[in-house]
Amino acid sequence: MIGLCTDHLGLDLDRALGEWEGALEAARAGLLARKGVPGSFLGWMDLPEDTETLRAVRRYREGVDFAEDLVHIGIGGSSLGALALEEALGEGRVRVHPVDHVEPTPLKRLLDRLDPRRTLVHVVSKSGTTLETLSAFALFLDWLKKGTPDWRRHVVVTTDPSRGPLRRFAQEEGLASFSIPEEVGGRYSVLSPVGLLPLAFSGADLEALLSGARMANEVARRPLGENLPLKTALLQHLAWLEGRGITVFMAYSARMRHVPAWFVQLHDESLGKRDREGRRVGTTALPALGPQDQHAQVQLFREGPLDKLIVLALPLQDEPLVIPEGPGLPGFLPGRTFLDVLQAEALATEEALAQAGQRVYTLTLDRVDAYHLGWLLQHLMWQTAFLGELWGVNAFDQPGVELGKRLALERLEKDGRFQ
Ligand SMILES: O=P(O)(O)OC[C@H]1O[C@H](O)[C@H](O)[C@@H](O)[C@@H]1O
Repeated sequence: MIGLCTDHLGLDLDRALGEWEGALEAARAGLLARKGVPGSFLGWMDLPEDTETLRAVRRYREGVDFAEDLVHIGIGGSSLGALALEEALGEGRVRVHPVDHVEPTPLKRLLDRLDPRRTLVHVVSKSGTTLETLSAFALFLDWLKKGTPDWRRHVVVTTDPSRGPLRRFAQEEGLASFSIPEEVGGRYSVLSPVGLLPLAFSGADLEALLSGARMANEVARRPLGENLPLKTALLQHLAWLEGRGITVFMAYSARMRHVPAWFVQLHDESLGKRDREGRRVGTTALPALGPQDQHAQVQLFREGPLDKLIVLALPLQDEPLVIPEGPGLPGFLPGRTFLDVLQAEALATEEALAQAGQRVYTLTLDRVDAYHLGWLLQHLMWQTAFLGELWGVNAFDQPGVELGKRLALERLEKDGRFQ
């Protein structure tokens, strides 16, 4: 299960829940009242129930016998979730290579390294118009056409169900394709084929992933006292009210190393907005890793500004692995396990940061597996959606990213070079 540890939080959560019960219930009611309303972008709530799409993805996977490598071309919500789950859950049966950039050298190195006859290219774009994605796709398409007799078998498209240039291209060329449902926004799409398809090739337990996400859906509908996303949304909200403008997501798991980056997009792009009165709202999500950042950012967290809510994500169980007697090394904890070290460091960090005066709590996962990651990611989507209601913002659009795109295209239409 996913648990909440508030031993070092520094405030009485039960009392706060009582004080904020009305606002939290109103937030939940307001959100659910829009369920099913076109344009509400709440379709992410249904993805864990969509076993038909899961079956279609698996049928497609079973029909592809040539792939040793899968190039996943996409950016933002079309990449970050897939990358996070692939790092944590992928079994490497097919090597997955994310392309979420436009840097020439790594692109050329990847093209040189892969065999087009053994490569599947998964191009993902909800809009079908993203400059970085279409540029990289053109590059890999050209590579496939030159390197395989049947390039169409080596491309699979995930995009809007009916609209956009990528959907038209897939239809015109008769390509295999999947859909990001109309009512699912990019940063909420990880449990759609955006994430399911690469995971099907690398060998993750997709049923467990969706089962965990269904559990998050069930918890989100529970009464307040048992409602994890309403509780954590309240903790994020109270931190904002205290003037803590930074929310740190610190994963104590190497397999979860890309989950913080996925959370950063989810939180910042959903909540960094103008509210109904035009006020600028939002806290800044900061990615961190444990124990790595005990040797880096923790210095700032301990002695820098007390402007942070710090959330640790910690697995409770893992495979047994004992620290052996070191050959002549100073007393290196013989007999303790690596999990003992991981948990001691996480709990020590939580205590040290609380002593400094930061707000700190821990989300515990029984273990890092498909079920718990499905639960965690869906939980964080619920937390974000509830916060959008509390802060009076639309957590499902992203008008702020459009200007940069327009300016980039204007430059490229001129000469593009950095001046
Ligand atoms: O999936 P796409 O339409 O290619 O969009 C990819 C990303 O770029 C957009 O500009 C938004 O910032 C993101 O929310 C989105 O995930």
